[in-house]
Amino acid sequence: MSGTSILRTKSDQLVEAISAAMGGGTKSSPMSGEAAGGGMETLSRKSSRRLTSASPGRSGKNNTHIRKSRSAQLKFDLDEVSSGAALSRASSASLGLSFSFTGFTVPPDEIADMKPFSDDDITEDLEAGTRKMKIQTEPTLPIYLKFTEVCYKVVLKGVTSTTEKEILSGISGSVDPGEVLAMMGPSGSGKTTLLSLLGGRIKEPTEGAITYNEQPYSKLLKSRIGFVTQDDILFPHLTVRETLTYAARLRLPKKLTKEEKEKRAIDVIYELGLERCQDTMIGGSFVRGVSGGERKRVCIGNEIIINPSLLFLDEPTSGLDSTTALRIVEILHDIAEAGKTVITTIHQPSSRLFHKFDKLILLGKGSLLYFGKASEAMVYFSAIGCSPLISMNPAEFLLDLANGNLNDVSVPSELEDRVQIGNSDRETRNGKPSPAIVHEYLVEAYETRVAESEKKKLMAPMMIDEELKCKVFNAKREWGASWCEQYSILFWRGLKERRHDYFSWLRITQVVATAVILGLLWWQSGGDSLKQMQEQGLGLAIGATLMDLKRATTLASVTVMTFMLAGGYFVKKVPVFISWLRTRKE
Ligand SMILES: Nc1ncnc2c1ncn2[C@@H]1O[C@H](COP(=O)(O)OP(=O)(O)OP(=O)(O)O)[C@@H](O)[C@H]1O
Repeated sequence: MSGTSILRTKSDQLVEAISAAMGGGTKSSPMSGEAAGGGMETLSRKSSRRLTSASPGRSGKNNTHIRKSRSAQLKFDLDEVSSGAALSRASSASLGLSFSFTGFTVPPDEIADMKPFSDDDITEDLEAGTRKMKIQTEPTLPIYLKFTEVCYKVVLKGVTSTTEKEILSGISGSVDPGEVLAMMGPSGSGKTTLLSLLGGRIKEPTEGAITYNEQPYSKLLKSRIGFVTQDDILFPHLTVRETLTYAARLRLPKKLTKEEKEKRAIDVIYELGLERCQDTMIGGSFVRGVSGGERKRVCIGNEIIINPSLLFLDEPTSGLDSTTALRIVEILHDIAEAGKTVITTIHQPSSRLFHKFDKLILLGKGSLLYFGKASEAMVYFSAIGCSPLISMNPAEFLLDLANGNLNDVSVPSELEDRVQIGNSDRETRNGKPSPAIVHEYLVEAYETRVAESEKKKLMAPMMIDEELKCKVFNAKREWGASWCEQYSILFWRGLKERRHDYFSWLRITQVVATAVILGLLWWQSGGDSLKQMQEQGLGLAIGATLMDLKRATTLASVTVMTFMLAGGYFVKKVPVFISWLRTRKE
């Protein structure tokens, strides 16, 4: 039995079954057109969409858990294949038919195709949450993202010399509206750099081109891009609802009223299934708040609130358990279904999660090892002689390959020959090809077998209408609040964030107690004699120390104390100085 067949999961077999039904084969070039694997992905997503839209009406209960069996899914998918209803999400998006995320307004011609959903089909719990609300958003401009031969270098300045470091070399690929592209690779392989380049966060690639509807990046695109960074920046003391409301008030167009913006924030809360924790604080190092998954969803909400055409996410699932990670990826799919182009980096997805991506980029040391349909990645690697020898999560297998690790993986005959001829330390490690050699082989294999044909495809002009191309730059999107409004929103947000600090009982008690003590120190104290004035100066010093009691040990406190004591001394000396001046005058 070959490695590939050992590895094959049930869903893989389904992909192939449907491929056969469609007359396509997974053995075709991984980069070729709309192959069956991709079809399966599209279809299964459509099924889930149906389930989502069917569930509220079906039960009408609050905690409706959406469950579905693989068999039910297959039933739907095969029905769709035979009825030819598998419209690509991208095309529907480009027609502006997708108006919602999970809600997704079903095009009229698909309504007839919908079948009642039977409870017998429910076997697998896919969601523990209650995403049920359909929200309507304005249709977004579909953006086709293409990047060819992208290289990125940085200059490292040393004390005596400057060197160039190549971070990315010759990366090409594309992603359409309605698709989710995942970037995988070992740590340091250049995923974040590529994501930042595509998202316009790094000015320009050193070489190569990145186009959005065949146009280069411009500032006007900023308002159409959402970017969820790896390290989320949220205010720990704001609640989920406050966070999203402030984001809506700051970022949504001026023409919307305050109420409309607030409604949009609430819609996003329901859309992302955050309703149960909407009044919970975000939390941080010292404050307990929402869970990791909820936190990630708030970050996504912060970006989708502006209804972006392109959504970039840097490792949205890191640190989450596989079920929560799956839920996040499902949300990304829902977002893509609404006509958005979604690009995400991912570290170590579970196999269920891996099969959810439409396209995949595998990077190794800044080079492209694979770009194409995620469902065809295994077929490609087995074609170049790398197949897992034991049952393995495809993502784990691909990461092992990208790291140059061939443990439990068949060694391609070409590589074996090379090692036997060379047999130097550089080429072997424990009798196996060394990681450097494996990396070289994979880069070469991609370049010789796929890169050229793929590049040709990317170079060919896209069949998108001129209006869509121009819209990227002509139709300027209105930015959020005016300068004054921004100031006021940020002021109130800052106040809310620090309210626990300002109005804590400790702080209030401290201030009141200090005021009382200071009052007592000066109570009935006159300023007639030198002694009384000295006492006042000393009182001032003690008062200042008390005021700064919380940080009594800090340098600031010591400085304040010193100044106050010096002040006391000065107060004591002033009358002496004045009398000295008088005597001089006389
Ligand atoms: N401005 C820079 N100057 C120097 N080196 C850089 C710079 N930016 C990135 N690098 C290097 O480029 C490589 C790729 O970095 P990048 O953050 O893109 O990797 P990554 O695949 O996202 O890693 P991780 O998965 O750990 O986040 C790393 O070795 C990093 O140190």
